[in-house]
Amino acid sequence: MKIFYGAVINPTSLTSYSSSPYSLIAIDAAGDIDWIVDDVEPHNLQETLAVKGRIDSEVIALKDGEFLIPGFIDTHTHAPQVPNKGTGGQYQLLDWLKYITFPMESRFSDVTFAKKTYELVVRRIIDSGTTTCCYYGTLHLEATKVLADIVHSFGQRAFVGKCNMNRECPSDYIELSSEASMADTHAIISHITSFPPPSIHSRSHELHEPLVQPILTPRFAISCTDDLLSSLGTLAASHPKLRIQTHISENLSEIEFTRKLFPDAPSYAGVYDMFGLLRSNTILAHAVHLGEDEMDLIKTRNAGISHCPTSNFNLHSGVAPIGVYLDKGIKVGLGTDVSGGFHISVLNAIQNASIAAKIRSMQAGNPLTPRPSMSPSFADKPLPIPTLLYLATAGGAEVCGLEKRVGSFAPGKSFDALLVNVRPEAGNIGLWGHTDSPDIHSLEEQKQILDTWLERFLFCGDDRNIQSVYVQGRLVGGRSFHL
Ligand SMILES: Nc1nc2[nH]cnc2c(=O)[nH]1
Ligand SMILES: [Zn+2]
Repeated sequence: MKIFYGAVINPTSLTSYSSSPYSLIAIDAAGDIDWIVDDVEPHNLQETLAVKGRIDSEVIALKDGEFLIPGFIDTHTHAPQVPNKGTGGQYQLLDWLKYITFPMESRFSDVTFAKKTYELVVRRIIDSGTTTCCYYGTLHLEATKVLADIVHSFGQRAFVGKCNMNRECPSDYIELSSEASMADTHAIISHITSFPPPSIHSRSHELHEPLVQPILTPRFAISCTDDLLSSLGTLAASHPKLRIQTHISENLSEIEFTRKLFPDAPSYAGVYDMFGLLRSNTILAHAVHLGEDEMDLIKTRNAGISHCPTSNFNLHSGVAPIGVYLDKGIKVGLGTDVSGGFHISVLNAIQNASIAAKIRSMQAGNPLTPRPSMSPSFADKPLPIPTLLYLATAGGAEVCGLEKRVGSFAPGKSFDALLVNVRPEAGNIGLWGHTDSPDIHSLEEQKQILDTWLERFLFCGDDRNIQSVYVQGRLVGGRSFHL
């Protein structure tokens, strides 16, 4: 049993989080949260431990300026595009794929290059605080096996997909037939599902899924023939728990081309629906330019949207109406979408999600006033801090179908967490902010200081502030991992 004692911030809904400067969180041997008690002031600590029968347990006491939050969930990124990040911003999507992205991805036919690259990529992503990640690989079976092996050995929670792409791609970076694409899809699923299960099971065993799982990855409708999409739909139907990830309505030229390639489909979302690929565990990246009918279809199918604001700015795609989706009750998480996005950290996605919402608010002519709590509407309004935190954690968990396991702290859920450090010695000055002795603050005042630390961390924090990264109770990254 591992017990943390200190400040904890926990998303509770799209509009709220709970915070306590003095929480006790107990983690069992399987890495699940056993119990939580909030607001245990120091003079009550021993008594509370005694009530829990843990008087002799070792307690990991957080310092002032350290706090726990649930780990970040990146619902959409491309591991093989990380070497390209920060380049190519002069193009829009279709040219960017042709001139920047496909040439880099084709290099992953070289398994040695893939291994060297993916080790660096996955390490950086974990150390940036991403405890769950939805990875696109390339179309290569062997390189994608290597990616999954590395993620598994580093202890991250992830979905790893081999791209399906058998048309509208360069001749040296394309799958030669729908059959070949499906054969490699079956092979990557077998490879990933044969990873050994965790050795220790807890009482929530029936909820435990393997940390690393396969995910169907039709790159986007343009790059898949009807035949291939149809075969993927058949495969999906026989594996209801298998997640599906793809891109949707990112760019106007892309949408126009998609409509031309699928004249019988009622819409872009309708293409995926036609082939049985739009369901409650489908992750749709971007969704910048959806029609009202598509939003309703996505809501009806209970599919989730990965909001990738950095990429949407960088590739000149547009500003997604995330507030409208939230008002409709569509599940939304955040995605970095490297290298359409130029930053691997979910913190950067949070920052740009905030800016994107403010742009929509300004364009709609809305004033910057706090939202009345009785009428929670998000459309074309700035996203409050609790909402941004929720999208990066619990919202991402919903999009991935992992809401019973991760995204917030609760007994029975996995301890996937970040220990954030805003103390001056973290080296990112300006986050700490208060100079008074903490002893003179009331509980309420300390909660307000925590609010400030969280906001500063979300907007100005970086790897220097990510002290420890835990997945399923295990230390897997962060600064303390490398000491
Ligand atoms: N942003 C982005 N959109 C895509 N659509 C199809 N492939 C891609 C990709 O690699 N990145
Ligand atoms: Zn993408």
